[in-house]
Amino acid sequence: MAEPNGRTGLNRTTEPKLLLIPPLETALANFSSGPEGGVVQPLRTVVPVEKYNGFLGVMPAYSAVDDALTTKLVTFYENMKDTSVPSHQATVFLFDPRNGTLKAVIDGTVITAKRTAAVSAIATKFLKPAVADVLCILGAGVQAHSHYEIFTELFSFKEVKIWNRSREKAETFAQSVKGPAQVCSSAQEAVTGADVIITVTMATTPILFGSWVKSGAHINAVGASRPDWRELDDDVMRNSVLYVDSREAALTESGDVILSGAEIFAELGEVVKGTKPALSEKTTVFKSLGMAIEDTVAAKLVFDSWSSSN
Ligand SMILES: NC(=O)C1=CN([C@@H]2O[C@H](COP(=O)(O)OP(=O)(O)OC[C@H]3O[C@@H](n4cnc5c(N)ncnc54)[C@H](O)[C@@H]3O)[C@@H](O)[C@H]2O)C=CC1
Ligand SMILES: O=C(O)C1=NCCCC1
Repeated sequence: MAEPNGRTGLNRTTEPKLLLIPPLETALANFSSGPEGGVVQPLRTVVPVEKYNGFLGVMPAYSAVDDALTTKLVTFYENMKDTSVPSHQATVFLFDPRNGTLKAVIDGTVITAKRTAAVSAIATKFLKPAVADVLCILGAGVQAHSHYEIFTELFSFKEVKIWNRSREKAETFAQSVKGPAQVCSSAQEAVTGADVIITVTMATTPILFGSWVKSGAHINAVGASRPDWRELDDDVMRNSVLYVDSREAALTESGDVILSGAEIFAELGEVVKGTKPALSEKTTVFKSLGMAIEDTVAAKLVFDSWSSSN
């Protein structure tokens, strides 16, 4: 089984917000090791619910190293008129791999928010420029919050710039976080001068343009998970070094990858293992689509910590 790259891997930590990072690094490395890594993760099934602009995703995975078997069911809906309903809702089913018995049904919404942000943080740890003072977040929803939380815990940004389609939501975001957050009037204003950029919107056409991006910046592209959805324009996709969580998923699900024709340089797991370099001096994009194995290790962590305290 693959071991995370010791040179740059984080030390095991008891800081609760960072507990997910070591198991996720191991899972990414095992996923990118092929059959030898012991991860079984078919491409997720996504069922469009066209009438309501929604999707149901079915995300199963097994990790031999963790001996953990799960499936996540996740719904994601565009343009929700009733904003009290979250756009993304998820449940994780954890099974006993020895006999197939269902052990737990765990809320997957928090797991999805936290594991996605933790994986972006891992990518950023490897790919950010040597000096990274300015963070930019495009979007102000659930993922913007989880990313803000772990990025400000793990890294030392002097400035955090936020843009959202509706300024009001960006202002609510800035008031709710414990730390710096400067609301910007346009995406271009937020991106200009940023060393690390996170795109976490429900956009279906580009909101980030290559001409705005500082040379050497690192971008975590988290939204646009459908083959005809975009967050990034062709310029940024074609003129950056492209890392993905899963090659297979990126070539099937990511509009930014498929429609731009950008070449994939490596999976993040290959960087964690040390078999592909982290070209942090170049402009880099990490295209995240989200992997079932991330939910598996996160659900196991939740279940094990609950079991040991009960
Ligand atoms: N890569 C991964 O592992 C995961 C990716 N995601 C994706 O991350 C993105 C954000 O998810 P959440 O924060 O949970 O959603 P959310 O609904 O909480 O927030 C979405 C944000 O996007 C903004 N927005 C909506 N439509 C827009 C448009 N057309 N242009 C620009 N901004 C727009 C909204 O104002 C809101 O601030 C989504 O695309 C979601 O599918 C979500 C979970 C996992
Ligand atoms: O990994 C996930 O979970 C999701 N990824 C893309 C959008 C829906 C949820």
